Amino acid sequence: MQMTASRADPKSPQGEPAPLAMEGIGYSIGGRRILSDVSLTVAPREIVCLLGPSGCGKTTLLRIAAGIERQDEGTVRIAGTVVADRHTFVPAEARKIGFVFQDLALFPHLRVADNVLYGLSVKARGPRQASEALAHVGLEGYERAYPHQLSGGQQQRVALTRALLPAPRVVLFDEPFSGLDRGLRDTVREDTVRILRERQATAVIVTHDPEEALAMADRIALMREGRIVQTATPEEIWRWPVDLEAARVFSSLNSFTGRVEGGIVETPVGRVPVGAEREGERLVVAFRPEALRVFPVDRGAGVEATVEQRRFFGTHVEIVARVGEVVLKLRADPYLVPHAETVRVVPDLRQAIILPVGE
Ligand SMILES: Nc1ncnc2c1ncn2[C@@H]1O[C@H](COP(=O)(O)OP(=O)(O)OP(=O)(O)O)[C@@H](O)[C@H]1O
Repeated sequence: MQMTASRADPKSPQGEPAPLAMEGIGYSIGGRRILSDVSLTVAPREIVCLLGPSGCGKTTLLRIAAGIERQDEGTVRIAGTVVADRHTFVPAEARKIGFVFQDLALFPHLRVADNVLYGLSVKARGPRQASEALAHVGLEGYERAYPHQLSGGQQQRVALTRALLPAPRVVLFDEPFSGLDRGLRDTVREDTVRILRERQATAVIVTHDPEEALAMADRIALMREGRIVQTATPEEIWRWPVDLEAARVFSSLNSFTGRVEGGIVETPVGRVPVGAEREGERLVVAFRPEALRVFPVDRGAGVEATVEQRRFFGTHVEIVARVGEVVLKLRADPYLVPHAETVRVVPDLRQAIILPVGE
């Protein structure tokens, strides 16, 4: 089952146009193809994460949406209006888009209130606007402070407040949390999502961190070598990755190949039913580490595995175990898993990832 482009229609059920719709985007630099046929539609109030490894073209796509770069092929629409195609190019400042960059781009010599008001024309500024906007994000009283007097998380909220104040159609984030300590990152992420929801904002967030994408996104657009290979909700993309490489973005895998006989693929961890309609096909059957359950060896079912390594991570243990020649990567609850040289492994068949060979 392929769960791509689940919300391809650029109009929401209420008939609102998509805040951002990109169609068939192609882009090259110096004869090198950076983006090929990229299409992405972001629905009103949706948070979409662009996820992919370094160099896959995420930032370039964001810059094209923003109007900082111009694509060679395809169309960009904002709120239903074409802002970039072969004939039209609306510059960044006229696109009604907000930005939050990795370095936040706060002006160090401006006070917090002036940073927040920076994007607004003088005419649009009200006397208490900065204070009210800052109060919304828990920064009342910080109007006269300078950015360096704030913590990383507070600076983040200032940057977000500035981006949201002109009521942009869509806010674009480029790796906004990568400069933060790990401990702070989770809180700042949660704050950001809460604020975006409260303001009913639409956002596109670039990240190379799969956990971040799973935690924040309504939908994830997974990128690879200048293309979007899958667009789906976090649950869908985790459960039904488009191929093995997409599955491996989110965790390591135990993958086995076999032919369907009698509706079943035999694997080293047991028989996996895949349905009669695939009879005779060669398939890959894969399990994420936690989809292979670990039990004491005296439990009847499952295959017996020899434990080779056991690493404790507080919330879970990671176990490397062997069934004959096959090495398994397991992940389990540290308080339920026996401290033993042999264990029993039982696959959770509901979590099997089943793909054609070669995908
Ligand atoms: N101005 C430029 N000149 C030449 N090559 C460029 C330019 N901008 C981007 N590239 C190349 O385009 C590719 C995509 O870059 P881009 O920054 O969009 O990727 P990314 O997925 O955002 O990666 P990262 O997370 O490292 O920023 C990279 O190979 C990069 O080297």
